[in-house]
Amino acid sequence: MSVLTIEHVSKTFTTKRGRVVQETHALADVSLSVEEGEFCVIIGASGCGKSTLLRMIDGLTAPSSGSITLKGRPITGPGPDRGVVFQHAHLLPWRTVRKNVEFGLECLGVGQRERRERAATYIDMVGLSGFENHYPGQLSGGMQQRCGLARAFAVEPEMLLLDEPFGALDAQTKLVMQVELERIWGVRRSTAMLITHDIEEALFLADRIVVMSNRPGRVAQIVDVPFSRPRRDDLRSDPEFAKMKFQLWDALKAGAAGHAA
Ligand SMILES: Nc1ncnc2c1ncn2[C@@H]1O[C@H](COP(=O)(O)OP(=O)(O)OP(=O)(O)O)[C@@H](O)[C@H]1O
Repeated sequence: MSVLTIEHVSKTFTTKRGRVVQETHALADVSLSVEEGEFCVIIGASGCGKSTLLRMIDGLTAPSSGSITLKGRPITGPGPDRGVVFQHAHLLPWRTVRKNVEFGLECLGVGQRERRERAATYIDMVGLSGFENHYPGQLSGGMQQRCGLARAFAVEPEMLLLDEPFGALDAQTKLVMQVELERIWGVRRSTAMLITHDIEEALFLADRIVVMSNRPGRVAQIVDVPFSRPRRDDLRSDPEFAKMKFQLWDALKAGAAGHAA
């Protein structure tokens, strides 16, 4: 069953500087559906409209044309049915890890006892047990992203939206966090959409990869990822993984040249 349905979505931004009006066609005629429990990853060159697409699914900006529905409901704004993790964790610096994870639950009016229990479950799941009373400023970048993941997972949303969640981390921490995300996601298999520039990250995490063309972003190619789960680090040295990496690179280059592969 489709959780997310995107139909013929286009987005044009209009900016005015004095009398000069500039139009940027960010996305053109994007149609895509994401199935229940699927991990869908969007890759594409910088500026092809990946973040714009995710922001529309989050309800922060509206399509210029076309429609986006979540379980049949049109998206009209942000809501607790979507949990979002950004490149920077955006934790509240004056709240502890536990209080940050509880934040979304507080907004939903969940009672204190259940908040505590759920926060403890997800803090444990992301490997932050023992750091409940630390403040964000006392955490490493990777730990902050773990906390951001716990906060998003804790509201148990219908869909997880991940906007380059490891883009600001060093290369080594990024690899660790990809394995961790695959493990954490595997516990509940929430429907997820992640955007990234990183082909290897896409292959490691996705059930399906959507390759976008250059701006205006269109769906250039959709690739099914056959690797079984749970996935381990040594998948990266699998010859099939290497082969698919090159195929995706070719698809990205074709997209960059303006041809749908
Ligand atoms: N609020 C806005 N106003 C005007 N133009 C915008 C706005 N947001 C995005 N754009 C333009 O839309 C295009 C797509 O931007 P978007 O951030 O979605 O790309 P992206 O694929 O996520 O890029 P990156 O990978 O570099 O983050 C860009 O040309 C950008 O300048």
